[in-house]
Amino acid sequence: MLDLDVERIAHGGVAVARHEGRVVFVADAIPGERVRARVTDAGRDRFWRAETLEVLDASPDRRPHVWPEASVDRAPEHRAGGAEFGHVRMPRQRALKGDVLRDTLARMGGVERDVVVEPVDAALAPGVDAEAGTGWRTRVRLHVDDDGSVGPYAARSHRVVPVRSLPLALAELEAIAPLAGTAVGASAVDLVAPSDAPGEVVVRMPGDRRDDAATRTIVERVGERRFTLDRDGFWQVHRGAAATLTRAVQEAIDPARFDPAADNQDLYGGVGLLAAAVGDRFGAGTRITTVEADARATEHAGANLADWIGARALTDRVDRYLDRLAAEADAAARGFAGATVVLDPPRSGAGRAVVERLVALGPAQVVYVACDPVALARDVATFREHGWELESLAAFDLFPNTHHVEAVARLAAIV
Ligand SMILES: C[S@@+](CC[C@H](N)C(=O)[O-])C[C@H]1O[C@@H](n2cnc3c(N)ncnc32)[C@H](O)[C@@H]1O
Repeated sequence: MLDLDVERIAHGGVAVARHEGRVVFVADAIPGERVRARVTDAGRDRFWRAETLEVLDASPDRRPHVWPEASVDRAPEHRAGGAEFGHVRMPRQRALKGDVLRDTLARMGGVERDVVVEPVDAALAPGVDAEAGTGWRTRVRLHVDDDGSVGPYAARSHRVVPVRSLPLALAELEAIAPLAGTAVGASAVDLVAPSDAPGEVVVRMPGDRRDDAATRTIVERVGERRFTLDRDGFWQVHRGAAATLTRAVQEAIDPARFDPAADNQDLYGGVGLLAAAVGDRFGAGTRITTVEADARATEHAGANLADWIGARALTDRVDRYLDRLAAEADAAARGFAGATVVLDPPRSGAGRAVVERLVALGPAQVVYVACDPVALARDVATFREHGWELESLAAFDLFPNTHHVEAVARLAAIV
């Protein structure tokens, strides 16, 4: 047991304290607090890990946890996972996320920049309680243990904990979640609430193949636009996220650099959400190619963008696609040199190979949508090695009460 003075926040939702000169990453604590903590991992030289057992000197930003089953009042092993900032008032949560983004970009990306993390505009997320940061999840995965008990994993563990509530979920999903039930033999239970249909409980069995569900499609609405996708396919989780990112990408693009006739790209395009954002801002004459590794998602992207002559959807891995473009001698002549590229990779980021292929093709600007500050900072560092600079940065609280944050950055070559 250690009494720790908590100094600052680290990536991943844990805070940093020191004990006899050694860094201790401590969960469920707020910078400025003094907490009594139990060390859970002392196996490394450079740092230890610990969990808060008792708050000795509380931050003014501490509040009762929005999810009682994740509260510090419970023994750490019984705390539900997935709401690691739920004990922090909302403005401070956003400030902590801004600190992580700023520090990570400075340390790994070599860029000094303050960023304000904005809440989702309430008008874009009807029904969400912005004050508490609850009622926003349109997708929830529950896990099933060997006895068939259904629930979230405990924090920092793969052990199912029984809960009676799911406050981060839409109220309609919380109401249908089989929290008191059992699902013997199932591998997981998913809750899905599309924007225009009632929420559903989907019980997954071991060996289920995605294809089995391929015919199950849903519709998501963003403003006037409707996107069809597989019920099991990727879609932004917060009720207001797709509309927030649509607006953020539209605002991040520098219109002075935008050429509607260029070979514009929506890389890691999913079902075409951000390609549509570009087209809706710059008009039906805009050319854009959306590239996505998942063939079913591409099929939907093609259909979702079908009324738009300049849009096309390709199934490919982004690295292979860029290789192919580079091999075509006339790539520049085809307009890539003036292109605007929207890049929305998975959590691991685009990576060095993709960034280097991209800068070699010489687009006019890249709008990078990032759900992980470390991956963003690493990729920004690669862009900078090649003479590019971070021009603008916005950030959004698309995952309230968790440590996750979404950033939208614009990069361009220094001229
Ligand atoms: C963060 S999602 C973004 C999807 C879309 N832009 C949206 O907002 O709905 C990332 C997407 O990249 C796809 N993906 C992952 N790795 C990929 C790769 N190497 N090449 C192409 N697409 C990939 C995933 O299937 C997923 O649809």
